Amino acid sequence: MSHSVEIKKLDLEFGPVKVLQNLDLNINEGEFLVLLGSSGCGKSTLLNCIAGLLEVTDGQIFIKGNNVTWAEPSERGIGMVFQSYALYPQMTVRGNLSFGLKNAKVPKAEIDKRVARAAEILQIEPLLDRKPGALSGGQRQRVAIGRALVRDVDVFLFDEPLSNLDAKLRVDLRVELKRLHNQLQNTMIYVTHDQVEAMTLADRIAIMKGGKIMQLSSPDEIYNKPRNLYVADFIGSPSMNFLEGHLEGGTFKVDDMVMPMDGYEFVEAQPSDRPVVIGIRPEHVVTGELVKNLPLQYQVDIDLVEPMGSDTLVYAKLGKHPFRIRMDGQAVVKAGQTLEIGIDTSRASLFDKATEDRL
Ligand SMILES: Nc1ncnc2c1ncn2[C@@H]1O[C@H](COP(=O)(O)OP(=O)(O)OP(=O)(O)O)[C@@H](O)[C@H]1O
Repeated sequence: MSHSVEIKKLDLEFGPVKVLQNLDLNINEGEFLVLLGSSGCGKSTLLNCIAGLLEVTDGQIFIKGNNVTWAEPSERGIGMVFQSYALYPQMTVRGNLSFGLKNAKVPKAEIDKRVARAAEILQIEPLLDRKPGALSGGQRQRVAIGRALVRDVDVFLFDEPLSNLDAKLRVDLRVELKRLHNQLQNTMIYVTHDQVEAMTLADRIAIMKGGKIMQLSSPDEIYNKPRNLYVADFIGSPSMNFLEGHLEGGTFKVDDMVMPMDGYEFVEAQPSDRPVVIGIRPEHVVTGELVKNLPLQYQVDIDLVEPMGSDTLVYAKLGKHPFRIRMDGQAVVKAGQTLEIGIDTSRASLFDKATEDRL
């Protein structure tokens, strides 16, 4: 598969602060790649380096095989969409969409054609003669996307484009963005700190921490096989339950509890005793009738119940350890009760306690 964007040994320093360190990343042609991480991890900095808005300290950036490390933003074949829309308030939507093309001396007939096509794709045709002040946030962001669309670029860069929108609009526009990508098949690089956006939009997610990529995988792989404790804790809401214990003779032991690890690849292949952390997602805890299908059952004491409609979150104690369980929305459980649970350990994750890497 050919690479659309290649980043090689990228360093970026702001004075003494190393924000990106020796970062390598290849983005495939037509891929939707999401850069995900908490505030300050360097994801916007990386996007700005690709866009040419920041000068890199060392390393190289290639777009479509061309070394663009020192190229102007306008020469890189990229279109960028920001959280803040960045529209010209005194111009109409049509004016905003055509401005860059006029500057680039594109013939008027061609501009009209591209504006009409972008407006049709984004369903903003009725808004073309309005000014941004007379648009909702979602409509403004569609115009901002349209401005990248008309430029007919190879790569779209998005920096938290949905963050200024209210919750419902965010979901609507997220679905539209996915549809847009399916239709256009352009390479898209998308920065967010929202794991739901990352999981739903991405072909692959790069999870960043401290200027480094902790894991670069499909959403499915990141969710089911997080490479280390950081990724495991970062993805999932509420996050995984972690219990520190020991792997002994193919079972996980914590306090006086034993969990057989049959079906867990690493344990079956090379069981070796060592201190470990087990991670169990709240949605992988088994309750109700199905508990009987598992070899061992455990009792938890329920502290608090959060009914969410579609499901119910139960905050409990397993022995002395806090333990979260996601149950059916119709589950009838109350604080103060005990609950019998089972744990399907083949779906759990084991991490080496010292290295924090997945086993
Ligand atoms: N112009 C600058 N000068 C000095 N340090 C900077 C500058 N811009 C960013 N930084 C620092 O670089 C680090 C990464 O910033 P960056 O904006 O890339 O993070 P981010 O992951 O996008 O976070 P956020 O979601 O908060 O924007 C931060 O520690 C930030 O303080």
